[in-house]
Amino acid sequence: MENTSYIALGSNIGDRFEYLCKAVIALRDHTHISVLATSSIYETDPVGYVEQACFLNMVVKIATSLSPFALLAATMDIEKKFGRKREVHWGPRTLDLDILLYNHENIETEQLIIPHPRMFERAFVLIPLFEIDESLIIPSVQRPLRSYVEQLSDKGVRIWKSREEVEEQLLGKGGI
Ligand SMILES: Nc1ncnc2c1ncn2[C@@H]1O[C@H](COP(=O)(O)OP(=O)(O)OP(=O)(O)O)[C@@H](O)[C@H]1O
Ligand SMILES: Nc1nc2c(c(=O)[nH]1)N=C(CO)CN2
Repeated sequence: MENTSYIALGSNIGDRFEYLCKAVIALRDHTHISVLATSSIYETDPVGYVEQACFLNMVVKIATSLSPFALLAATMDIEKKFGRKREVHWGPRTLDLDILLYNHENIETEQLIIPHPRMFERAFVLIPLFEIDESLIIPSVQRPLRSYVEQLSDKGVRIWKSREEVEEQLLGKGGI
């Protein structure tokens, strides 16, 4: 599992916590993925299309032997498996998985863009990412993640479940 990647997860329909748990467990149980760390779970005000319920958001750090495109296929399978519906652009969803970073690669294809092009303006992504890795350098611009986070407002991003509880429940660190 020679590659490192960060994946952002979000849900704002139904049992949001259960969707996130199922997705992290599916990543954890994938033969070619191991989950190295999780952030806290945050409850976040909707961004973009605002006439929708609050999201639960989190970020996970993984090691993987999958290529970026195979990883995208795996994340899309997980979204599909848990009944994701996409009706409104940036609208409500049971489960959304976005690949934020993959090693230091810059990828720009129709199917896949890495770093994820909208991550830099999204506090609901950058705050949990920073929690996992405070010294991360964004490869495309060689700029520290810290400098993006310092410019952000954390308004609308509230801790909903602590990192310790999440790791205990989902990675079995002292838990199940
Ligand atoms: N880094 C990436 N991670 C996940 N999907 C990506 C990425 N780059 C491009 N895509 C493409 O985006 C499509 C998914 O778009 P989707 O409808 O989920 O967007 P969204 O979640 O509504 O909005 P956003 O991408 O702003 O979070 C996928 O089909 C995939 O091919
Ligand atoms: N708070 C929040 N807002 C969003 C989110 C999300 O995950 N959290 N996802 C979106 C499209 O991917 C659009 N808006």
